[in-house]
Amino acid sequence: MLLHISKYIITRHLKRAPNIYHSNISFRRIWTSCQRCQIQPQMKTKRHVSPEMVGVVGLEIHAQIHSTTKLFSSSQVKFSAPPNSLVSFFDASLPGTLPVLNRRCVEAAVMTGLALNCTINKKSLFDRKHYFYADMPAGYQITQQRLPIAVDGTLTYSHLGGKKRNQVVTKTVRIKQIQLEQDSGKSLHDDYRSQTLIDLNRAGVGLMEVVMEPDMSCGEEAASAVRELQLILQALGTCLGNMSEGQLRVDANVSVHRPGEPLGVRTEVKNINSARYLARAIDYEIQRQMEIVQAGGTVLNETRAYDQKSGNTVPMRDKEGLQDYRFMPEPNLPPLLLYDSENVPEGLDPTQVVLIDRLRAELPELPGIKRARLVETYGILPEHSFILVNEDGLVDYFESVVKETKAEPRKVIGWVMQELLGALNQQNLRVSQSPVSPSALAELVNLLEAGRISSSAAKLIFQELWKSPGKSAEQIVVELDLGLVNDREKLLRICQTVVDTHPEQVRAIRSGNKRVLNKLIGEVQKRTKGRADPALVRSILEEQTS
Ligand SMILES: Nc1ncnc2c1ncn2[C@@H]1O[C@H](COP(=O)(O)OP(=O)(O)OP(=O)(O)O)[C@@H](O)[C@H]1O
Ligand SMILES: [Mg+2]
Ligand SMILES: [Mg+2]
Repeated sequence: MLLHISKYIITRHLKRAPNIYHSNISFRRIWTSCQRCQIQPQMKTKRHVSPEMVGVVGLEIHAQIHSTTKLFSSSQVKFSAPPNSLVSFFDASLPGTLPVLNRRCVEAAVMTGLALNCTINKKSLFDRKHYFYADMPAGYQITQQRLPIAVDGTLTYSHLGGKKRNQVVTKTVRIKQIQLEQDSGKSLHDDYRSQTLIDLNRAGVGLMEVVMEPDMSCGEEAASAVRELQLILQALGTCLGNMSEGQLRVDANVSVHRPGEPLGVRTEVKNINSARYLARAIDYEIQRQMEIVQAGGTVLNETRAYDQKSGNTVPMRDKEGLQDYRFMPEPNLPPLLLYDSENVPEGLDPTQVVLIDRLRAELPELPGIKRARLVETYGILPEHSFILVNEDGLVDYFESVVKETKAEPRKVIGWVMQELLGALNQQNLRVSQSPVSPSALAELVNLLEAGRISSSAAKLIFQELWKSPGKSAEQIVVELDLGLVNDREKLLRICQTVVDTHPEQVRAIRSGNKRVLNKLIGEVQKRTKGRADPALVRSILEEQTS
């Protein structure tokens, strides 16, 4: 049932913190200014700070549950639908309406909890958390404060470290809990007319709030943990994880202290919508707090926002004074009970309950397991397995090429990492948009493997395939006459010319400097546009210079 509300509900003079979900920035890889996590991140102006202090970071991540309907109503969930077109009486908090729990949201939270090694609470409770915002018409949010659906988990994540930043460093952050809760609506501020417009389409959409323990110490670690969580959620299908569309929003709690001393006062940087900004906001905040403590000041327990333009965090509102959520049990929802197949109480229809063991059995291959499998099965480097899993569709692409070729997977990975990813990144394309299909690349690798083309010709053919996707590698070899020259007579003649025109090099080779032979091989390749059979050329030149 939809409410016919005017396009927007308008609230005058209601000011909230700036909504910062609207950036289009999505990320593919995470790069931050922080080189080593234990080193203080650099700000634009370098000032002296105490070397012993460290940053402490704990994240709260709101993941929108991928479901066709909302957490407690049957309104549709859709990004960018016309304002207030997906609003039921319950979502608009009309008196007398009651919540009906969406089974899909419960299953998604259980799957996410299992994937994050959590204990699933067989009984969890819903609570009301009160605060006054124009985009939350009930005046409270239904959440799980006392007894959340999942607790005590871990997330293992990795990032590249070491001097050359090519070593995989693996860390673990503890998950305190995962709670089910409602999303709020959206307030859109029109400063010109001094109006706030309310869109309730998002009001009541199911969220999983993943609360992490303060186990991280810098922006890069936090960004890597979020990226890993994003991959896990996407693999599970419990959240689409698109940060620029607000499907994954991160609050970063940051403090500083000297190791061994109690944790410092935290600030909370709210609603960060990209991993890159998250890393920058945290590094900025750590530096800011260190400077305050260093100067003898105290850090205020406040909520801050990240300003993308300046790269700074700015105060939003004072947390201590203003927030009293007046939590109370949600009277309209009974405890949420979950079961394992063997202990469904008699008289209860097993199809009407959520079974934890069933969901556990259905979990897909998670990113960590996938990476280990790729390294084990194909003998590729761990860092390559990270890149494969990070790029959507790249594992499937790689495995399809491997299946269709006789070449070693290690050779295939070279093509995927260098040629394919290089070309995709240059044109900012996704794997699914690659003009070169896995079978086209496999055919090319097979020609190289069979010794029918040289490696430099193969690179040229790849570029041609990229430009004309309809063509096959074979076709390009014929059209551009790129086949390997292994006509002995022809190569004998070319080699002889090269030997005759390079007397000095020939003398060097004859006096024992065998490496100079490579120079002559290069000369032959120049004259054959890189098409000469390298093994044959080498043996002819060896004979001619002996
Ligand atoms: N001293 C600290 N420094 C950094 N992070 C901290 C510190 N103390 C707690 N945290 C982190 O702060 C977060 C607290 O989240 P939690 O949801 O429990 O409370 P909250 O922030 O008060 O509530 P809300 O959900 O309303 O934001 C956790 O992620 C935790 O790891
Ligand atoms: Mg929280
Ligand atoms: Mg918080």
